[in-house]
Amino acid sequence: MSNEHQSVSIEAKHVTKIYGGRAAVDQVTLQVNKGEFVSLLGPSGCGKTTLLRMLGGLEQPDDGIILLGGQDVTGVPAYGRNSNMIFQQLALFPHMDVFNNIAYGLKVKKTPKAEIKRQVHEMLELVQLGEYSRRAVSQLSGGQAQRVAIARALINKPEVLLLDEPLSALDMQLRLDMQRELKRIQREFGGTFIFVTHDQSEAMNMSDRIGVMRAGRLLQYATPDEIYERPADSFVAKFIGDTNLLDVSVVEPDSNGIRVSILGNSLLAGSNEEPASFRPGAKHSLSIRYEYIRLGEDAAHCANQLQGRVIESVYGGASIRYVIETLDHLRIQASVPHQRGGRRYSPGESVQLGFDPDDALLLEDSGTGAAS
Ligand SMILES: Nc1ncnc2c1ncn2[C@@H]1O[C@H](COP(=O)(O)OP(=O)(O)OP(=O)(O)O)[C@@H](O)[C@H]1O
Repeated sequence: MSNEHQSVSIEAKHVTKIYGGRAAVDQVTLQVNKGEFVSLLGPSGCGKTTLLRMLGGLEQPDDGIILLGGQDVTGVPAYGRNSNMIFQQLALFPHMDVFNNIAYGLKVKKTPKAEIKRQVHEMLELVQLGEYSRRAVSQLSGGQAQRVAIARALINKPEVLLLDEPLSALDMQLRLDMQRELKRIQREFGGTFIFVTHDQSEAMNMSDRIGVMRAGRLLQYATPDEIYERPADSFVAKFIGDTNLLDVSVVEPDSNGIRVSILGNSLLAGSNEEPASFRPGAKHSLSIRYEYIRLGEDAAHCANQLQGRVIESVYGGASIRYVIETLDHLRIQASVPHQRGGRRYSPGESVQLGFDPDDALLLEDSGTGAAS
């Protein structure tokens, strides 16, 4: 095994899957390191599950290769791979108790009885179900059943655990608890987890890295901070967090950023790329997160300033969200931290808004509709 592969747990290289003449997964390349928690995130139908199933050997790619622990496993079916999958429907064995559900994988491998007992108890401790060993699985709560499924999958010490929306059937509070629990289990177990979700906050809460997918393509694969602060394009910016997207034209690169125009207003933008790479006249999206917009006196020092009128004000406890319409009828949303007794703007009030070039990213416009 080369050094390069020592810390890589699983890797897809240019993996493609075609269904009915259409690429469900389109040339996806990604590497997941040992011990990493990675989420695949994207709208319904974008190819997350198909990619996960190929990583697990439940589907085979039409093109590209998959490496597990540095070995080429392309074409090897699921049962021949050291990975395991958990689905939304847990498929626990209903006629077996908790102990036997967890022990199943070791029994199949003809592990000696005493060793099975030792390992099952280790797993029961890991998922904090020590007391439930002899409980029928039909008498477990949703969260407990999840833990049994996790223990059952981990007992074979898979190189990678693949999870396909395992929490989506749980109600909100239990789902949040299980997010924390799953992270704790992953940390203690020290394994590599790949988790499919269409819930951006779930992906942000849990992941070391997130792969954002759309229409079969992997648009960005990076840490939650990078994805939030440096989204690869307008789709990623809109899909993760709240942002204003303005259709602007490039005027010219400037020593402080890129000069752009919208409805006769001249603004200064920042970007992920070299300012010189933007051609005058090119159309782009300008992404400004709601919380980067400053209002009133706070706007006075910003490089970009616009005059507007408050259309809507929504009280959110720690912050207030405003919808503001500029004199040119641009609609801009701002989320402003709020303290008791602090300044509030009412609908109809005039307000100055501002933002700095570093907080306004010029992005490729990939279209931001709900299409997969
Ligand atoms: N077995 C199959 N046969 C034909 N088409 C399929 C098959 N599996 C998936 N597809 C198609 O491939 C595309 C990607 O589906 P996939 O289930 O991977 O998306 P997803 O992102 O996991 O969506 P969701 O969040 O809704 O589960 C969809 O257009 C889907 O209809």
